[in-house]
Amino acid sequence: MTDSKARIAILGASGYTGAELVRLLVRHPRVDIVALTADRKAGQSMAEVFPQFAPLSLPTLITIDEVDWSSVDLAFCALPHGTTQQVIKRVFETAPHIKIVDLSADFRLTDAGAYEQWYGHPHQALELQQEAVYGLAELYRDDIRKARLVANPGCYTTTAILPVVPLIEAGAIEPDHIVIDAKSGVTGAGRSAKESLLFSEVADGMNAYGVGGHRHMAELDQEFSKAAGRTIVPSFTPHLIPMSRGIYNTIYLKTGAGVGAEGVHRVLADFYRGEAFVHVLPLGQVPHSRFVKGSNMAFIGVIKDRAPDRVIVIATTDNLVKGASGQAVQNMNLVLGFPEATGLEQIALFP
Ligand SMILES: NC(=O)C1=CN([C@@H]2O[C@H](COP(=O)(O)OP(=O)(O)OC[C@H]3O[C@@H](n4cnc5c(N)ncnc54)[C@H](OP(=O)(O)O)[C@@H]3O)[C@@H](O)[C@H]2O)C=CC1
Ligand SMILES: CC(=O)N[C@@H](CCC(=O)OP(=O)(O)O)C(=O)O
Repeated sequence: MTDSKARIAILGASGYTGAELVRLLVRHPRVDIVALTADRKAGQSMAEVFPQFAPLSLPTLITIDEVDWSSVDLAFCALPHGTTQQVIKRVFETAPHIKIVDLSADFRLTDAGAYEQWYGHPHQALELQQEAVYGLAELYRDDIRKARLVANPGCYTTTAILPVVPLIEAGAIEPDHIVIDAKSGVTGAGRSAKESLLFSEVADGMNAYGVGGHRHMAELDQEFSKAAGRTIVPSFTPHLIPMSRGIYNTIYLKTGAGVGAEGVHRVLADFYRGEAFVHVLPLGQVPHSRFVKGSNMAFIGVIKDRAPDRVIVIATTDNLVKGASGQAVQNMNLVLGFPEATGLEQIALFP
């Protein structure tokens, strides 16, 4: 990219991750937002949909068909999965020069059969599925730099892959004994009204869902198996809890012989030394979801279990930032050749 600013479109700007992209990008020094799209809310101003943006001058929400692609360098796609693959296929046909960072699940799985199994229909853009690069910068930075289509990982999976993959690769844990007890805030489900997301049903209670079969398992299987060089099938149970933002994964692991919590901590501290967005706490320290709320950070704690061959690793992110839009901006920075942390320096909102 030259000194001129990159021109950015956000597809799905009237949703939660779209709004979070706007929040981050309006203060990014190297980009201009030139197009914002919506579906039901097309025609409205951003201030009508999200009054917090009223002081800013932003483009009006339009439909995807109304976007002038000749004036766009990079598009973020913050649309529902299933819809996204058709939209991106069409965009590339119209405007092959565009780079895309996709926040949906549509291009994360490299195996067409796995996609069909977990999402219930054949993929509509198989060539693009093969081309897409999995957008976890801490693991795939060099590939992301060269990509035209980046598949941003899911929020639960980001918060599980960051702590677990380096441990599998180092041989520090037994990969057949991975148990992920995951909690999500309500914004993880998007802004569309659903009965199960009413205050009266979410506040003052909690529930597990997708038990034994949540679609993010496919992403975990893919990345853990790749790290281990053989098929790995972790246990993963997500829970919806009464907070607005945040993923909180408590992960139970069995360590390799003689490794222990100290060894696990050493592997993670070494792996993430120098990384801007992953912080490994001192051994024994427990993270709080508020340590990351509003920031692009993942915090990881390593805690001894009572048995010497077991360890508890706790990882937390903000689902809308490192779990979605912040990570997407991190990927945009790599794709466009900007310093990776540009526009992502916010510290968490605490308390
Ligand atoms: N929320 C989260 O924490 C995370 C979400 N993701 C993924 O990111 C994507 C966006 O999620 P999120 O922001 O939460 O979702 P929301 O439901 O909040 O927003 C969806 C957006 O897509 C638009 N839209 C819906 N259907 C269509 C359609 N058929 N054609 C064009 N536009 C459409 C909506 O427009 P309108 O408002 O006008 O209807 C809205 O702008 C999803 O794929 C989600 O799975 C990934 C990681 C974390
Ligand atoms: C609380 C809640 O409902 N969360 C969503 C996950 C959100 C997400 O990460 O969706 P992607 O697959 O697009 O990444 C769910 O469990 O389906």
